[in-house]
Amino acid sequence: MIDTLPPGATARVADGRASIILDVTGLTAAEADAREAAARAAALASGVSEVRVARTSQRAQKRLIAIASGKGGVGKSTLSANLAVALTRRGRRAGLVDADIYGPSQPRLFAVEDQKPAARDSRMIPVMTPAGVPILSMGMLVPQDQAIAWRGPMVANALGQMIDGHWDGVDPILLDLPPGTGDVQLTMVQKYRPAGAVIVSTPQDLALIDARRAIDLFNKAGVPIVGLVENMAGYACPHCGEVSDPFGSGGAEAAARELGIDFLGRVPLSIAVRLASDAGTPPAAGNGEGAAAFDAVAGRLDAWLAAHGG
Ligand SMILES: Nc1ncnc2c1ncn2[C@@H]1O[C@H](COP(=O)(O)OP(=O)(O)OP(=O)(O)O)[C@@H](O)[C@H]1O
Repeated sequence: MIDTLPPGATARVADGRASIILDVTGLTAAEADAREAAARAAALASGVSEVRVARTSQRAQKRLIAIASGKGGVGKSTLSANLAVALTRRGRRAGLVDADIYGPSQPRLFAVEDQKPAARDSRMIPVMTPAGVPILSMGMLVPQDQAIAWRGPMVANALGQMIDGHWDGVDPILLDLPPGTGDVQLTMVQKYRPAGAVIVSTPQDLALIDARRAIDLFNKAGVPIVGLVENMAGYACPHCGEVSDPFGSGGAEAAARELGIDFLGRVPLSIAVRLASDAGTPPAAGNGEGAAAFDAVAGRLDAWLAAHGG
């Protein structure tokens, strides 16, 4: 019995020998080496005389990037949609799965509310949006007012169907998770093992405490954190464009530093962003307000993806 194995490792001990299987999905070479070293050390500390480690990676299949927040209403769906658009503009074939059972808003954000996915070989074909991002959403599978009453197994089943859809050549698939850090989120994360997670927060201290919970959830599941995005960070005046900071600035950046995770950027609170989102035209698809901020965050995510498998 080995007590302190790192995340992603499972071990079998027989005749004083430990055989460890190590899942290195989404890790850099250095991170995978560090995990292997930790697994070896844990095995040796338990008293075995020999350790064998075999690495596995599910990366060949699909690369999911979870977009998560500790609480609702911080702009997780808005960020997911605009990151997918900005990554597409940068030349990646990004897609999006909307797993937000409490408020599946992606069909509205992408102006495809009246569309239902077709199926081929009993698998769903993602709906192509005018912004060029293929999406599947809980909102396409069930009337919005019913989704919240779904039981856990129904949610897991629907999510599995969306992730198993025809995503041929799409990479990465952003996963817009339901807000919060409860069992639903933990089950989704454990079952579908995203390659990385982006945490969204607003500048208020309270929201950052929630963001810490979201970070804990991914740490527990052994999913690497890509970094923290601060949304509604400062108010962009619709008249002069000047950004003021009613909640102060730099809080999220300092919190990220303290937590040892990267800071991916700030997106200001802007009426233009809300109006464009409500109209189903993601601001990242244009050149107006908000586009540059979303693109800057997408650039950092793009670099992370490049460093973690291309
Ligand atoms: N940077 C921003 N500037 C202005 N409005 C924004 C910004 N980000 C999000 N919003 C608006 O805030 C509201 C909540 O955003 P959104 O639905 O993306 O949040 P969420 O975290 O996904 O919420 P939920 O808890 O419903 O999942 C929406 O009306 C959205 O248009």
